Amino acid sequence: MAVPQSKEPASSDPAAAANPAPLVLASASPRRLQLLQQIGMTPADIDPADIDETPRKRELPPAYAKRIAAAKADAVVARHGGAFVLAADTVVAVGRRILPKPEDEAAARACLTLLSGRRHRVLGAVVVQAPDGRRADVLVTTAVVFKRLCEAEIEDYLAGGEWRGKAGGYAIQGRAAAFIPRIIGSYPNVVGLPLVETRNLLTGLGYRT
Ligand SMILES: Cc1cn([C@H]2C[C@H](O)[C@@H](COP(=O)(O)OP(=O)(O)OP(=O)(O)O)O2)c(=O)[nH]c1=O
Repeated sequence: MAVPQSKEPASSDPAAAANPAPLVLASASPRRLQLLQQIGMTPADIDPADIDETPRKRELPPAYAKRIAAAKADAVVARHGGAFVLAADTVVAVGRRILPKPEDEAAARACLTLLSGRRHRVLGAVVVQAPDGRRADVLVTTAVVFKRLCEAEIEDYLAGGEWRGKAGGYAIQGRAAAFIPRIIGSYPNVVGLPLVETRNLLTGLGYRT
């Protein structure tokens, strides 16, 4: 899927400026595209990875997040020689437990009931592969505090449908913001991409807009 570009290349190297290596976002998440656009790193192309995201038995959240982000990158790099490929995974974890992206209201209700009145972690794993095959990755953790939710608040939230497609069954960028008195760490990491670290990965590997 081609993405409209809003900026001309701004490299000081004339060769690179004429033909900078493009960025491919290996993600179907509209949030990740918006976050990259927000920092002026709009991808030239979007090519979501379709992989099995089932956690392994006893797999811990950090290892899981890193493994899935790497698998998403692996699935897409072969189709984009000469490009930077960026893949990511967002995991909601309570202790050693990995919360699902709920498939139905019952699963989302179970997530919200577990998150109610406690602190959890959102782990964002990001992988970038450069055109020359070099790879860099990062794992960023944000602590998120949920207020205690009453049954009516949970049912109301479920009826709004914002839980669909979201790790842990909520979206901090939507109505669930009213459930979260504070976070410790990166906000965009919770939404889908830690922006400071993502930009560092890309520029560190030589990506230029
Ligand atoms: C916790 C939380 C997650 N999310 C989203 C970010 C991710 O899109 C999603 C987690 O699932 P991911 O598997 O990380 O991403 P995805 O399935 O949406 O897209 P792809 O695998 O193609 O990259 O949950 C929010 O939008 N807000 C939140 O507050």
